[in-house]
Order: sequence, then C-alpha cells, then structure tokens
Amino acid sequence: MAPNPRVVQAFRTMKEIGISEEKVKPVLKKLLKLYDKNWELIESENYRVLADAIFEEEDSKVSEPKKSTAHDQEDIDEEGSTPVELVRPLKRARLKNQEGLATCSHTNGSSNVAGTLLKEPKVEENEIPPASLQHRSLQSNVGNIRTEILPASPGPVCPQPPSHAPVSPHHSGRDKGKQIVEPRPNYKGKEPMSPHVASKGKGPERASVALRIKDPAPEPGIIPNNRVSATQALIIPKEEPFTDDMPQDEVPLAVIQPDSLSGRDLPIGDFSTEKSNWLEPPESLHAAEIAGSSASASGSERHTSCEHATVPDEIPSILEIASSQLGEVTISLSYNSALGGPNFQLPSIDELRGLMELRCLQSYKLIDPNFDVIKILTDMCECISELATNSSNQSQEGNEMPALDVLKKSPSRGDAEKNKENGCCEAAMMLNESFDNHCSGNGFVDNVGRKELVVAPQHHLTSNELRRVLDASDITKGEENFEISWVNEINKEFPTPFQYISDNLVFQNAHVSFSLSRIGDERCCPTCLGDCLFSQKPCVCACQAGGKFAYTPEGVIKEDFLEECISMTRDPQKQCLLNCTECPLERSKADDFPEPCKGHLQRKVIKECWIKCGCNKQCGNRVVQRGVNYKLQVFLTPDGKGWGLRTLENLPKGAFVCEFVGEILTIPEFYARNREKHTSPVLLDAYWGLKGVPKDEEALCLDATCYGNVARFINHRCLDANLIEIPVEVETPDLHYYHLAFFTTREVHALEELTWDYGIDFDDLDHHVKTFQCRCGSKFCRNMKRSIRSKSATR
Ligand SMILES: C[S@@+](CC[C@H](N)C(=O)[O-])C[C@H]1O[C@@H](n2cnc3c(N)ncnc32)[C@H](O)[C@@H]1O
Repeated sequence: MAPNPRVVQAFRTMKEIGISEEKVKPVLKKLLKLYDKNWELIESENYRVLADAIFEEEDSKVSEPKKSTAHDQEDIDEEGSTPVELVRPLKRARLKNQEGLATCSHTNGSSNVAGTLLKEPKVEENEIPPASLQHRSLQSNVGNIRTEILPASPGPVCPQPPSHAPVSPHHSGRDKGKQIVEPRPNYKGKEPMSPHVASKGKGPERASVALRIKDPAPEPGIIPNNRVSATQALIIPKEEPFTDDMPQDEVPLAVIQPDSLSGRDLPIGDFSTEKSNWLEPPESLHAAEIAGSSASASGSERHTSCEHATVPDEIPSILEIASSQLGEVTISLSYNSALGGPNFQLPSIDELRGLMELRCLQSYKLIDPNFDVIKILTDMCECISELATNSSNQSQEGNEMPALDVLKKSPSRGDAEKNKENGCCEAAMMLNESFDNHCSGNGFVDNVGRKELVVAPQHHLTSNELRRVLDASDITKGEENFEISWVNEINKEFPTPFQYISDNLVFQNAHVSFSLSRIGDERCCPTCLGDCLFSQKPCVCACQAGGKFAYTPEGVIKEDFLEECISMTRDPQKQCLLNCTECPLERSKADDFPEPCKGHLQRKVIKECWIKCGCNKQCGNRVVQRGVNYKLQVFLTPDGKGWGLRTLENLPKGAFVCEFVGEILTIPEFYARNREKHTSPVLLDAYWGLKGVPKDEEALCLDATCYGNVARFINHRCLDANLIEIPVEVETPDLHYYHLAFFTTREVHALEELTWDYGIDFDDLDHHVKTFQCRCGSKFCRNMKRSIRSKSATR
C-alpha cells in the first residue's frame, strides 16, 4: 500500500528539525487516534502539536526511568514456569513474524532454543501518548500511569436492526432431522423466574478505549516486534502498574469522604437501620427526574421530590436513600469536600471500596473475604425496589415490576428518551457520577461532592412485547429440534432480545452463493446409497476429508480427528498459521499504519454429504446440518459472565452441540456496523492466507448480535474449554464460507456450562477491541496471569 502522503510529510517535517522517524511514528499514531485522524490539528503551525508531544515524551522518559525490573523477573519466572503456554494466534500473534505466507510452527525451523511459547513481547513504543494530550482524557489515574477515554455511553448491545433483511443462503434450510431425533416439545427445563427486571445488557462486547501511558523503552528481555522471527518465544510480560481489573459489569461505587480515609467512620454501615424512616413518595416520579433533581437541585428540594432516609448530618458525609412506589431508588452519598483542604484529591473508587470492605470485615465480622460491597448496595437497591413495587398500584400491565436500571452520568429526561429509542432492551447497572458542587443548605455545606446510585425503571419494551421476543420455555421460538429454555436462578433479569435463526443469513454483500452446478461430481457422492459410513470404501465426500469420515456411527467425531483438531488449536507446536499478504481485517480498518496480518489458524475441515449426494438424510456423514441434538439451556451464570449456555444431559466426547449462527457479513460491513462499539467478529478465516488475497466480498465473518442462535450465549474459557469450533463444509465448495460447528472436547456432564476459547489475547492492550475481565476460572486463564502480575506490580 502506498504510504499516506500526510504521514510522509509529517516524517519529513520532523526530520528537518532533527527528529527521527522511529520517534515520530508512535507519537503520531497516538495523536491520530486521539484526534480522531484530524490531520489539520496535527499539521497546524507546522506540526507543532506533534513536535511538542515528541519532546514531552522524551522528557517523560528522562524523568520517569523504568521502575524496578523485579516484577519483570517475577513475571518471567511465573510465566516461564508454564511449560508451554497454549495460546491461539490471530490476536495473540500480532507481533509474530509476518514474513512468509504460511508459517507452521511445527515445521518452522526458527523456533527459539528453549522451545517454549512465543508470547509476543509487546513493543511499548507506540503506547505513549504525549503528556500534552492527557487533558483530553476523561479519567486519569494517579501518577499518569494510565489514562482512559470512555465513550459517553457504552452503547447498546445490539446494533440497530440492519436496513436490509438478511437472506438465507441455504436452499433447503436445515433438515431438522426429526426422523432421528425425537423432539421433546414439552421439555421446559428448570422453571425460570419471572422476568421482572431488565437485563444488565451483557451482550457481546462492551466498549471502552484505553490509552496506557507506559515506559516507552522496550523492557529488558523483550524482543521488539519486528525482530521476532519465530512462531514461538518466551513469554515476557510487561509491567502493568494498573489494569482494568474492575469487571465491566460491576457498579463502581464512588463515595468520597476525606475523613474516611483517615479513619473516620463512613455511614455505609447505617444503611440497614434507615429503612423505618422511609415515607411514601409521589407515584408519578420518573427515574430521570429523580436523577435530574438530585443532580441539580438543593438537598432540601430533593427531600420533597422523593422520600428518603438521611444519616444525621453531624457526620461529615451524608447518606440518603430514596425510593418511590414505582421501584425507583436513589442512594446518594455526599461529602463535604471543603474538609479535605486544598490539596485533597479524590481517592479512587477502588481505594474506597477496599477500605469499605476492610471495615465491613472488621466491624461486622463477615467471614467471607470475597464479599462485595457493591453487590450489597445493588442487592439493597433491588430489595427496596421490590418492596416499593409490591405495595404500588397493581394496574401495571401484567403486574410486573419495572426493570431496574442505574442511570449514568447525570441522566436527564433526554437520556432516558434516547435509551428508549435505542429499542434494545439493555438495562445496564451503572453509577450516576453526578458531582454537584453547588448544593447548599439543609445540612450541606457549600462545597458538596455527590455521587449517586440511581435505580430507575426501563420501559424499552412492554412486558407483552418482551414475552413475545423471549419465550422462557423456548428461546428458539421453534427453530430448533429441541426447545431451549432460559432460566435465571440469580436475579430477575432476562436475556437481551434478539431474533432467533437456525441458519446463517447473508446480510448484504457477502458472496455466498449455493448452486448445484457448483458442486461437481468430484465433490459429492451421487452414487452412494443409504448411509455412507457403512459403504465398503470411503465415498467421494470421505475422500475429500483425507479418505476417512470424521464421524463415528454413533454420530460423534472420531477420537483421532478430534484430538488433532484440539492440538492444532491449543498446542503451539502444532499450530499452523496462515498469514495473508494483505489481511482483510487490517485492510478494513483503513488505518494510516495498517498492521501486518496477525495470522490465521489453519484448521482441519469436516466435509459432510449433502443434497447432491446419493445417501439418505440419516447418513452418518450429515451431523451439523441436522441441527441441535441435545437438551441445552440458557442460564444466568453465577460468576458474573452474564448469560451462558449449559447442557441438561451428559454429552459424550466429540458430540456436536450447535453451530455458531448469525448474519454473514463482509469484514468492511462488520466494521461499518460496529464502528463505535469495538466488537470482535467471529471470523470465517480458516483459509485466509492460503489462496491469494481474499476479496472484500469473500472475507467473511458472523455477527449474532441481532440475528443469531443459541451459540451467542456461549461464554469464553481460556484454553481448556469443553467445546471446540471446527469448520464444516456442507453446501458449497467455496472455501470462504463454511459452517462453524461446536463439538465437545471431552465428556461433559449435565448442568455443566458449555464454553469455547474465543482466542482473546488479554495482553493485547493495543488492540482496538477492549476485552472483558475474564472470569473463566480456568487454571490456564490468560487474563488471570495479567491480574496477578498487575497486583504484584502495584504492591
Ligand atoms: C458471546 S457473548 C456470551 C454471552 C453473554 N455472556 C451474554 O450474557 O449474552 C460474549 C460476552 O460474554 C461475556 N463473557 C464471555 N465469557 C466471559 C468470561 N470468561 N468472563 C467474563 N465475561 C465473559 C463478555 O461480556 C463477552 O463480551
């Protein structure tokens, strides 16, 4: 690709003042990100901003020499002791050698001496935003260690419904296989709790862009990106002084009270004693009004607008709890910031939370060290809301409680309206961080900081509408062989609505065309009869898969085939990475500095018989096309991963569970759709890099956000997930389209959660996709290692 002339000019101008290209590049990159590619700003005054930023970065290098390398060593020890860290490429492989088209680690003679895994040492150089840019960030941690820019709103989980209805590429749709699978129409699974409360909206990815300010120098022992020439390397973790360890779905509590930090009592413990003070609030009060009034009006006004309980004002911070009959709850914690003196700095939320939890452990003799203050507060909100609602008018449709939502950022009526317009039923629990320094009177002194937790109803969809979209007894709305129920044994949330489909649908531009004429006789078995698995010699379809069928007569994947698939995915020694000369992913980002291809895993593919074959529908070489064959259930996970999928019966090893079904998008379509949301596509990339450069309409991915099947609920587990995805060719010999099918990697017991390894690189802080805080619980968790490192680094 021809270099961007503006980039060239920037380099040239900097060179004229003696700054080398290496120094310019990372800073320019960061500036472009920060200024949203507004070149005019960067170019103005003969690139003054750029020059300043580079100089400031240089200064910071001098004034902040790299801290102790002890942690690095610790980390090296920690990860070095892992014999072979098993990681998946694509995102993880971003810094691997990009030379050559295909790089098979097991055949590549350039493995490093130790034979241990190459985990890409991250080159830190381009992570340093110039100090002069820091004022643009919305949140900055102490010591300039980390600066975060969070989007104004996290955005809905679902994109707006596509303007073009997706069309099915399947000629005959899925053979539901009812001949062989007795459907159990009345199976309900565990009776779900009534869907009172809107989901927290744990949808696919939540977005947030993090810029990290770090020591620019490559850390000792780290081999810079462009010099890594093997597909394996030592894992040399970076220093990570602060991480985004706070899970995204937790409610950050912000209670700022200077004296509390020096040992004074916080009034938090008084929550439970305040209940008897509650009075009846006006019924018509809307949540946004509560929030709005609390953010702008005086304390006394607030007292009249909704009923509340207040902790006596001799304590320098004040707690108020207000609830309305509609289930709206406001918890307000105010402090007198004047007490802190001129140098008082707001403690971080984590600091405060830690202090509170310590206090609770000591004062209230709580024995579970893992208890969570935020959870207690959230529970309290829900309890209050429930009590209030129970006593409220019963005339609401279906007598259902309104959904709970905790509004964020000084919610106004306008915000609430916008939420409604979104159409998605996401009800995120968030904190209203409205700071109001103008409150006075009624026990407040002039300078009052205030943060509030506001619980408000969501009215995106009526309960009838919701019932229609999400039938608790069958989330598939009859689309699968089995009913798939959903249950919530934790709280009253219900899943985000989506359109259930059992076959992939083309959104618009994807080139997926099935025609019988495309399937030549050499790609099907027209002369077969009955069940191909029992034919004397392997049929044509079997020959295409190496002369052997992938399935056993029992309908599971053969042990050796499965084991090979597993090791090709998990074992870096067996991984074969295909690198595109021009990667469709990078091409679509239209970046000024397109990154080289990060590599795509080559996989074993299953070829199933199909309509043009002579065998019958019960042929043992037709498994995925027959659809879901086991009893599954969507459930709210107890460990904070949101909704998940579990099996209700024991599954044998190698069993087909379900396919990942969604809209088939081209990569540009995916990015256009998710420009603001930073979600990761599920790529159909098994052949990328193998045959030339895929055209835009051939480089495809799946998006199950709006149209999808039950696979959209499968959560991630690092490395030892009980599902593996295997490409399955059914209707078309075109390599760019196939079915992505999930098979069990081992026996799975009834009620076990089903998981797959998304292949996320939790260390890839540079990636535009903000990953979630992994709670997979695996001993191989890649995110946990990072957390451990981070904690030790901050000690
Ligand atoms: C494909 S969705 C899975 C279903 C999702 N849990 C839900 O409630 O709809 C992926 C999202 O689930 C959550 N998730 C999946 N695996 C997770 C894990 N191991 N730890 C924490 N969150 C996880 C993340 O929010 C992620 O973006």
